[in-house]
Amino acid sequence: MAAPCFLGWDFSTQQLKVIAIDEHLKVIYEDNVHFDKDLPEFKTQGGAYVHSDRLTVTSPVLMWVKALDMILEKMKSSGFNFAQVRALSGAGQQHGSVYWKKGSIQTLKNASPELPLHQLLKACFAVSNSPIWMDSSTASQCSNLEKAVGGAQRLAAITGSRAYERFTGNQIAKIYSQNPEVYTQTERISLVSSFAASLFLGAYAPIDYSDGSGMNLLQIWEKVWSASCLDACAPGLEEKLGSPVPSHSVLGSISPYYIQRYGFSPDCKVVAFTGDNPASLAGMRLQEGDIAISLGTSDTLFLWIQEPTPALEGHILCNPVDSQTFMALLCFKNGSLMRERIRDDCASGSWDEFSKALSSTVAGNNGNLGFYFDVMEITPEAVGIHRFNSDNQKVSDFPKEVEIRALIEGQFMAKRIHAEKLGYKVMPRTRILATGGASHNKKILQVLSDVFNAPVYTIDTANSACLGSAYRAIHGLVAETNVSLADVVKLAPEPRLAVTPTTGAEELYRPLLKRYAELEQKVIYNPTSCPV
Ligand SMILES: O=C(CO)[C@@H](O)[C@H](O)CF
Repeated sequence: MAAPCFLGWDFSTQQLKVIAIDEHLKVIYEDNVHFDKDLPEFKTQGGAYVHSDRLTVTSPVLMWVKALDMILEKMKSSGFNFAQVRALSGAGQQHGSVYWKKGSIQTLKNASPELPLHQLLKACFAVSNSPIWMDSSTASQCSNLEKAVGGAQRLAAITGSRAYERFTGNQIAKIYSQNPEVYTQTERISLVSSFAASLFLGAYAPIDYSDGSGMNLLQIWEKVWSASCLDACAPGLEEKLGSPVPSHSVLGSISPYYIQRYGFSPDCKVVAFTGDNPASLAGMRLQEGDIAISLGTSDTLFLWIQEPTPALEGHILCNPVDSQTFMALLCFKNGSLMRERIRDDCASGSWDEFSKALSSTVAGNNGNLGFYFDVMEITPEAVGIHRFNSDNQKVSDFPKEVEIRALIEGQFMAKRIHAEKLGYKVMPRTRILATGGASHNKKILQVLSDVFNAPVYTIDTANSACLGSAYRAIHGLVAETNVSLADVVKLAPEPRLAVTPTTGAEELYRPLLKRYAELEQKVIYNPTSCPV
C-alpha cells in the first residue's frame, strides 16, 4: 500500500502550483505551470489582461482550466502515484470571480475521462474573462454599496472591510449593471478558490468563510451572506453563490473524472479551498498572537486576531484554520522600494552602509520621527516625506544615519499602531514571523523586534499558500474531532529565531508610538487642506 500523501494547489495570478507532502509533512513532489510561458496562446502578461481603460483587469478562466490539465499530465508523465492521495485542498487568488453558465453543473458532473477539462468546459462560462484582484474599475459600485448599507464604517463593521474595487460583490454589481443578460445566464458564481475546488469535486463547491470575507458580502460575525449587501449588488445573488462553509470543511470525494483519467483513489477527499493569503497564514502556521510580516514591494501584515475592530483600512477575514477567530491583512504600499530609495540616497546604495547607520544611531533616534511615502500610502492615506524633531517641530532634513533610522523605526511603528487599531494585541507569546528581502537584514529585524517588543523569526514563504493548502488537506480530515491545525502540522520545520527585543525596548518605544500616532494625524492626506 503506497504511503499516503496530501496535495496543496495554488491558483495564483501568474501560475498554477501544486505541492505533495507525505504524512510526515515532507515535500515529495512539486510542480507548476506558468501561465504566460506555458500557455502562450492566451497571450496574458503576468497571467492577466490589463484593459485599455487601465482600470479593468481580467484573466481567461479557460487558461486556469487548461493549466490544471497540463499540470496533471506532467504529474502523470512523471509517474506520480495519484492513488496515494488521501486528501487535497487549495488556494486561489482572492476576490476573483467565475461565472458558470446555466446547465454547466451537468457538464461538470458528467465529465468524460477521455477528454481534457478545457475541452469539456469550453462552453461553461458566461464570462470568459474573469475579473481579478488587480481590477480597480468598480469605484461607482463601491460608493453605491457603502451608501446602501449606511456608510464605509458600517460596511466594514458588517463584512470586515470598507468597499474596495477588487472585492467580488462590487465586481458582480458591475457585471449585473453592464451585462444583465450575462448575469441572467449565470447559474453559479464562484471565487477562484471555490471554482478550483469545483473542478476536483465535479460539482459546485461552496465558498469558504475566509475567502468569502474578501467579497464585501459576508457577515463575518454570523458567517452568513449579508442580505443588504447582496441586494445592493444584484438580484437573486444568494442562490447563485450558494451557502458559505467553514474553511476546514470536507466537501466530498474527488470526482470520478480524476479516478478514471488519472488513477486517484475514490476515497480521496476534497477539502474546501480558500484565498491565497488565508492559505499562507496556514502555511506559515500562524497561531494566536503571532504576526507574519512580508517585507516586499509592499509590506503586508498577516495578523491572528481574537476580537477584531474593523476599520476603514485593512481587512478582517474569518480565520481559515479556526472558525471562531479572525485574521487581518494590512498592506503598506511604501515597502522595499522606499527602503531602497533611502539606501541609495543615504547609504550610497549599500545595505552594509545602511546597516552600519542603524548600528551607529540609538534606538528611539533621540526623538526624531519620520514618515516616508514616495507613493500614495494606503495605510494611512498619506503621501510625501515628513520629518519631526524631538519637539515635534517639522524639519526639512535629517543627517543621513538619522534619516535611515527614522525610516525603519517609522515603518515598524506604523505597523504596530495600525495592527493594534484593528484589534491586534501584542501578547507574551507573540512571535513575529518575517519574510521577504529585508528579513535577511538582522539590523532591520532588531528594530522590528524592539518596536513590537517580541522575538522575530524568519521563515521561507515561497510556497506558503501551496504548503498551507496541503496542511489544510490533512487538517480537514480531522478538524471535526477538534484537532487544531497547529497539532496536525507540529512536525513541520520550525521558523528560525533571528533576534530578540533589546532590554527596555517596550519602555523606550511606548511614548514614541504615542507621538507617532499623533503626528500621523497631521500628515494624513487631506486634498482640501494645504500640505503639512
Ligand atoms: O488582493 C489581494 C488581497 O486582498 C491580493 O493579495 C490577492 O489575494 C493576490 F492574489
